[in-house]
Amino acid sequence: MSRLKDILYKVSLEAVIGDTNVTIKDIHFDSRKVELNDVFVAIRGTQSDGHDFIQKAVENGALVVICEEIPEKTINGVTYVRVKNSQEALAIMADNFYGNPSKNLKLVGVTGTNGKTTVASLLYQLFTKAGFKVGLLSTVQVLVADEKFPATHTTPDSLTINRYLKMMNDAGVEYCFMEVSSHGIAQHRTTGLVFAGGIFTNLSHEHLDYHNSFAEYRDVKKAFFDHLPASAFALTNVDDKNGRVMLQNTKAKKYTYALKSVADYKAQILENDFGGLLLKVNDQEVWTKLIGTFNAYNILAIYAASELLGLTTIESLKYISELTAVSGRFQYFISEDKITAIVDYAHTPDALQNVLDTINSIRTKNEELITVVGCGGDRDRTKRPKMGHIASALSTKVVFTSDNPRTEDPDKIIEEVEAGVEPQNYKKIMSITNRRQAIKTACQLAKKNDIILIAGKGHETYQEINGVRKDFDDLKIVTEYLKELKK
Ligand SMILES: CC(=O)N[C@H]1[C@@H](OP(=O)(O)OP(=O)(O)OC[C@H]2O[C@@H](n3ccc(=O)[nH]c3=O)[C@H](O)[C@@H]2O)O[C@H](CO)[C@@H](O)[C@@H]1O[C@H](C)C(=O)N[C@@H](C)C(=O)N[C@H](CCC(=O)O)C(=O)O
Ligand SMILES: Nc1ncnc2c1ncn2[C@@H]1O[C@H](COP(=O)(O)OP(=O)(O)OP(=O)(O)O)[C@@H](O)[C@H]1O
Ligand SMILES: N[C@H](CCC[C@H](N)C(=O)O)C(=O)O
Ligand SMILES: [Mg+2]
Repeated sequence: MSRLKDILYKVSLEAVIGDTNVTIKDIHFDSRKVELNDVFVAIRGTQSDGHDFIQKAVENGALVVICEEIPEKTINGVTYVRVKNSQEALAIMADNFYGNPSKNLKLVGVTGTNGKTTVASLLYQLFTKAGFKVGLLSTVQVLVADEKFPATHTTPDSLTINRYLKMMNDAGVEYCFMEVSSHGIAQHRTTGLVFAGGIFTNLSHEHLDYHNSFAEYRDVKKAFFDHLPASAFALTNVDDKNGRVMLQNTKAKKYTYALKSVADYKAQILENDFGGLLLKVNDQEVWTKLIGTFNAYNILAIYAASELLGLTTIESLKYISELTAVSGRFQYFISEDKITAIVDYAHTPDALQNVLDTINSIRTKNEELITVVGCGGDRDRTKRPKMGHIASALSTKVVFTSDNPRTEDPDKIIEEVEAGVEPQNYKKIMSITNRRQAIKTACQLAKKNDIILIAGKGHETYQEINGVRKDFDDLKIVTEYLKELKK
């Protein structure tokens, strides 16, 4: 139970009809969840307009309506509050409602196109090993110390974030690492949170269906750094040309990391193979079981962040050497037939290129690299031909297939992927719409010492077709077929 007046603290109010000195039970932005004495926040969304459901919310018992436009017909006894931006108001109210939980722990946000889950999850692992109680909000899962919850989004809505942070406060969590997606920033899901630090991994083509242009996508990411407080650190990868852009207007203390450019944390790769990575960071040698140049960046970010958060070098080095791969991120095994199967969440052109480059830099010429890949439906279409081009140029054979078709025709998606294949690579490709069959075919094609990469779905344990999610697990399926087809 809270007083409306208190949860409206710091929300800029444009107009109020009714009493703000009322006691409310809960806050919702979905009219279907509203119960007696709740607050309903009307949000203009991408599919519908929450303002159309104000009446429904009041019928369900809403005592308060927060909106950008007060309806012509108001109901006596209901308080209507007009704000400029409902999503922003929701985030500030959520923060107040749960007692400003981000202030009671050290919250670090990780943003960028690729590597957010990896960096946030590895920081969770590292600080847990160092003896702290830690929280994690990620694409794969939510962790409140060692209690696990399923993730619905990379960055959940502001009510959900603050609810988890409050649970973390109650569980005595000292550090929380969270992914900050561009949708999350644009929709004010992280507004009002007090961050102790922000990390930028990289920026490349993604979500250009949602953001109108690459510049807009970049500016949304930058807004996260613009809003960090002076007490926080802002740590960015300056080998990415947007790394410095992120730091332009931040009040936070600026730190940089890089493999190629001048930076506060500069690493050199000494060894890079299937055994792991040996790096030299400033004057320290850092060893990790993680594989590939892209993971050198992730490890460097983790090393720098752990130092900025107060761990000693000795502690960081010890725990980094113990970190294990995050589920569905370059997860691999070698079958009895000596075929290497890798499952990886590469679902952007840049990620796919990095993973294929890594495999090609490790494999020898007589081993084949067979890639199984597709693109998700109802998502940025312009990345499809790019991924088709990259997969066919950097693999010896490719089986194009479905990812999560969602509401699109899977064959049409595959055609758009194939459109990026250059004529000289036509002979390397085939298309099998059914992802299970595609994986089976790759297993049939593979010979001793070959490598199979199954890209795009990583940790996901479902395939979404026309709104229905059916069980589907790349790792499980490839494991089964490699056993069944044992030569
Ligand atoms: C495109 C997008 O980001 N949509 C998110 C957004 O929904 P929306 O505002 O567009 O919702 P809408 O359906 O138009 O409805 C508008 C409002 O009317 C309300 N409503 C609707 C019907 C009704 O009967 N009553 C009612 O009150 C809805 O609750 C909503 O408040 O706000 C919702 C609440 O926070 C999110 O769940 C929803 O995520 C959808 C499911 C989604 O697929 N999002 C993806 C694209 C996403 O957010 N991805 C990012 C990045 C992923 C990554 O790269 O890692 C992520 O952070 O996960
Ligand atoms: N630092 C990096 N630079 C480029 N590619 C990376 C990097 N780290 C991971 N990848 C690639 O991107 C894929 C996704 O990694 P990860 O899940 O950590 O990214 P993410 O930013 O959380 O993605 P999402 O936007 O879906 O949440 C990995 O499977 C790997 O192929
Ligand atoms: N967070 C990303 C994940 C994409 C994963 C891929 N498997 C797909 O379904 O397109 C998104 O929602 O766009
Ligand atoms: Mg993620």
